[in-house]
Amino acid sequence: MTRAVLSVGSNLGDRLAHLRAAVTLLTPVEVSGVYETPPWGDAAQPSYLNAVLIVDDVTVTAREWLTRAQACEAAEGRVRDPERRFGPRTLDVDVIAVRDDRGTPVVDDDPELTLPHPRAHLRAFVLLPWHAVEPDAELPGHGPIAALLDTPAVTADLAGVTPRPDLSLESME
Ligand SMILES: Nc1ncnc2c1ncn2[C@@H]1O[C@H](COP(=O)(O)OP(=O)(O)OP(=O)(O)O)[C@@H](O)[C@H]1O
Ligand SMILES: Nc1nc2c(c(=O)[nH]1)N=C(CO)CN2
Repeated sequence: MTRAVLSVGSNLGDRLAHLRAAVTLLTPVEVSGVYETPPWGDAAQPSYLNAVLIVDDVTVTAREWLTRAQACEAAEGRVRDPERRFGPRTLDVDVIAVRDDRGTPVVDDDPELTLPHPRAHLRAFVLLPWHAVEPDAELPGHGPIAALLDTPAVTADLAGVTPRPDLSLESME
């Protein structure tokens, strides 16, 4: 496997520090800007900071990207609340899409790692940052992300997704 699109989000504690920790641990080849986003799926929680990371490593399988994503969440003290599926968290790292070394999308309905991510096509907080770094990208099975940004479920949320140019995940060393 080579290239994966990862979504990072945080709405507890020092949100920017949690996202920066993910960048340090995952060493992405591309990093989007940071966006302030309203909570999706469970409204009674603080707003999130979200971004998208592109990671690229020929030695890493899709499953290993998930393991690395979950290691980042654990390192930042994420605690899962079984009562709140989409509840608040210090750090969320989701594997959105993976392509193998020939550019073929990985498609899998395994509940442990479903690819592409089953809710990515509905999430403005994923699609807008992704579009900023890869405007021609496609979400396997759903088509160009530019077109997904025009679908009713996503456009309804776009107005609330605000760029935060005052916050950056790049050039931290
Ligand atoms: N593409 C994926 N990326 C991340 N986790 C996934 C993926 N597909 C399946 N999972 C599984 O989903 C489980 C729950 O993950 P998590 O608690 O991070 O979900 P969530 O972030 O609350 O919600 P969502 O999956 O809608 O973003 C994980 O244990 C993981 O094995
Ligand atoms: N705005 C926003 N909302 C969410 C997020 C997130 O990263 N950003 N993550 C969730 C669980 O995956 C649930 N809801």
